[in-house]
Amino acid sequence: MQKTPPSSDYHFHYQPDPKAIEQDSFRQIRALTDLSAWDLDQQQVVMRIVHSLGLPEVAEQVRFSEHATQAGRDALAKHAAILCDVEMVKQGVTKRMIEQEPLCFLNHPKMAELAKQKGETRSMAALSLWQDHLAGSVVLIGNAPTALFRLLEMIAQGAPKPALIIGMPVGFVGAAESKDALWQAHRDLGVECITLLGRMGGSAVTSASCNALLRCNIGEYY
Ligand SMILES: C/C1=C2N=C(/C=C3N=C(/C(C)=C4\N[C@@](C)([C@@H]5N=C1[C@](C)(CCC(=O)O)[C@H]5CC(=O)O)[C@@](C)(CC(=O)O)[C@@H]4CCC(=O)O)[C@@](C)(CC(=O)O)[C@@H]\3CCC(=O)O)C(C)(C)[C@@H]/2CCC(=O)O
Repeated sequence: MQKTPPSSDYHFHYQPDPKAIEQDSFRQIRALTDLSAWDLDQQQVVMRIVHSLGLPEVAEQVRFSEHATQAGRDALAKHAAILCDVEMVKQGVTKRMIEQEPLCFLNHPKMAELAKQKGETRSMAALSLWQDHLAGSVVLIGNAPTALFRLLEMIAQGAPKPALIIGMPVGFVGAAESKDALWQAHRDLGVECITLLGRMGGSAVTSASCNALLRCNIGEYY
């Protein structure tokens, strides 16, 4: 029979102060990450990505189009629509720094049926409701490669351009390919983007990248 340990064994020394935790995190990230290739705002985004993944080496995989951070900051300052592929990304955007709820149509009542009829993922079907919101928006795609591919197809077919696409889907099927396509499209289609090449990505890094730009806008730099 397993013996219950005395409660005195369960007394740990850890940092309970949220500000101190964050400051120590960013001190360690600066010490462990080569940020020399990036300007001040880009560094904030890269550090938030490293922070969310706990992986300094990931910095090498980050790509910014030439005016990405400024375009994102300007759009966010004007309270542009924030369009998200999945609810997890939407939930990750820091609400105290935005004035209107980000948009995600994945759970729209018609979406499951529409996706079934078309034989496609709900994530990509949801983009049928993005058209009216796209112009000047900030797009966050952190999970679904099919949503990123569909977005690029829509823009190539003449849909309005977002101010910035933060495209960081994660996984093994289509994730790396969709981000390569985004990186190519920033030149071909003239879109501003931030991406993380390869398989890594996810909802948390994507919303964290947006949060980094929101923080730059209110002067919160690490
Ligand atoms: C292929 C998909 C992958 N999903 C991954 C990882 C995670 N997904 C989570 C959850 C809860 C959701 N994923 C969906 C978006 C769902 N995932 C897919 C799809 C099948 C297709 C997307 C695509 O290829 O473009 C997609 C379903 C769809 O029809 O679009 C989700 C909608 C599924 C659902 O609940 O119906 C749902 C999104 C919920 C939301 O709105 O937030 C995970 C939390 C999985 C889990 O529960 O363990 C996780 C989160 C990762 C993250 O950081 O975002 C992968 C790995 C990206 C995978 C890609 C392909 C692969 O390599 O297997």
